[in-house]
Amino acid sequence: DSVSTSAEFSPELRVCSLPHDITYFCPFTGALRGTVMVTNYRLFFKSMDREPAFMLDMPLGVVSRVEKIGNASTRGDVSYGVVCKDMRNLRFAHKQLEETIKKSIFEVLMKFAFPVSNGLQIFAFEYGQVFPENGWKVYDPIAEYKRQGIPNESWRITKVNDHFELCDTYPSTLVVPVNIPDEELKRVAAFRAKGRIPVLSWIHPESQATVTRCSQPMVGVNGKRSKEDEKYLQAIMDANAQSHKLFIFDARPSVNAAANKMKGGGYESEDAYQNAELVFLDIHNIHVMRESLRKLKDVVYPNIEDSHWLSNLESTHWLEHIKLILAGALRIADKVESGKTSVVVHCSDGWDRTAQLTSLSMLMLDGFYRTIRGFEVLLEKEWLSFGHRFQLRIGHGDKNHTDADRSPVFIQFIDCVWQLTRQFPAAFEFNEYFLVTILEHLYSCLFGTFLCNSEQQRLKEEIPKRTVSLWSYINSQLEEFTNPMYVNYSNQVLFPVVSLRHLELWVGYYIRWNPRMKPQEPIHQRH
Ligand SMILES: CCCC(=O)OC[C@@H](COP(=O)(O)O[C@@H]1[C@H](O)[C@H](OP(=O)(O)O)[C@@H](O)[C@H](O)[C@H]1O)OC(=O)CCC
Repeated sequence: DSVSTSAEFSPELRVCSLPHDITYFCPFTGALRGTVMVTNYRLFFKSMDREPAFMLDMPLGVVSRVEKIGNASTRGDVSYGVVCKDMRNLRFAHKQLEETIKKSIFEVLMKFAFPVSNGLQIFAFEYGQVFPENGWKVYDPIAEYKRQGIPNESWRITKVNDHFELCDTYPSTLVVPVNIPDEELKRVAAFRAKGRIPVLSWIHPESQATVTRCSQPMVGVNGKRSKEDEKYLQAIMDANAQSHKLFIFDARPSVNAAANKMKGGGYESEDAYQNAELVFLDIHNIHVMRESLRKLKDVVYPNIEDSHWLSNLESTHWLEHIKLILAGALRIADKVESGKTSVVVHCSDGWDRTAQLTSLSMLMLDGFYRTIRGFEVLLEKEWLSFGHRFQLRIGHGDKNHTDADRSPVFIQFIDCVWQLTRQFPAAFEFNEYFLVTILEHLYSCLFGTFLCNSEQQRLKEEIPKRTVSLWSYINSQLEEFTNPMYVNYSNQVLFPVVSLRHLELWVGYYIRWNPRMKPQEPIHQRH
């Protein structure tokens, strides 16, 4: 089900095809002899002595690291472990061939799986397939704010970041309270980490309550204050005639929020922000999440030990983190919808947990984002334009798999979306295959959508001009990604049940490589 990069469109170059027989140790069907072909985009294995032939077609972008296992002495076999970013580990071996062939597989894999580390182009810059629609046109910030009824008497679109002078990790188009002039925005930016000031993500069409997002205030150990920042939050509250309260949702555990004071960060003190109520949502940082997914991988791949399944799953804490993120987003959605109260969402930097919370609460609040195109707009806006650092968190084409800035924050968000689709099967226009395809191409480096760390960087590297958008491919065959049960209740607000008992491990993603496990059979119902 990989995207066919038919030759006439993309110069997918065959860089190494080994007619000699290679053994692929499939963890489920055992050792398979076959042939391997490596191109500058993918690794392709086809078994020789089985009908139907077993095939493996894997984008090299998925490779996290390649390691040699064993050495020439053991019966002349040399085998490799290909550890992948998407929960797979592949094992290959081949007979002791003349030195050149042996070296060539390993070297070719290392070279084309990590183009950035080898001074080569990421494959997205070579892929030129033309689709009926240009996916780079799916998201236009002005059109999206217009759809939300912005600008209006309380909110304006400022040009202060047109050339990324205010904040180079933010989009150029920002929505701010109408009565705060640009000069004052600069003073607020001096008080927010990395200049990421509170700006509008979403406004309620009836109550005008808003979801705004930002980074942590630079309070520090001495309890610094900023009258401009305090006035700014007051202006956000005043923009909502319905309520004289403002809720600040700090995604972090209060311990971490306090620890950040040592690095000049921290959180809003209630005596400085009198009309605001501060709530901590206890979501852990990128390092805890990276470790949690690593443990989950150990538990699900290659074998699932039935007898200790539930305790093993529990020990990863993965579903506990999913629950905390969904519970946080639910509190935000409920405060805006039921409480008609405006909320400010932040964490430390405001590009990982904040993006998860704003986008999940917007999915609950606004049915537009539950359509295929609306979801594409949501990712382009709350994740890509607001500077979630995809290049750093995924490490596209980079061999440094131990980089502590790598973390599965976006995978976690898509998992939360999957949980919502399970609880509201008719509420989303897209299906599970749509979500799995997004994660497939998060890693594949075939499209330009998830490259770079910010809008400014994407424009500087001319990504929209030099690469194909994932949405070009998706929108060229929408029926494959459409949920047949979808009913367009776009004005419905979703209030999910977020207790752990109602959450499920996303078997269709984390265990999709285990043919014995049929995705529709939820793991916890196994007998
Ligand atoms: C001890 C000296 C003080 C100190 O190092 O503060 C640094 C903090 C790091 O802050 P944390 O919030 O724990 O961790 C940060 C968040 O995960 C942030 O994402 P987000 O956008 O979701 O905020 C990432 O971008 C940062 O790279 C990461 O460092 O570390 C902690 O607070 C851990 C303490 C248990």
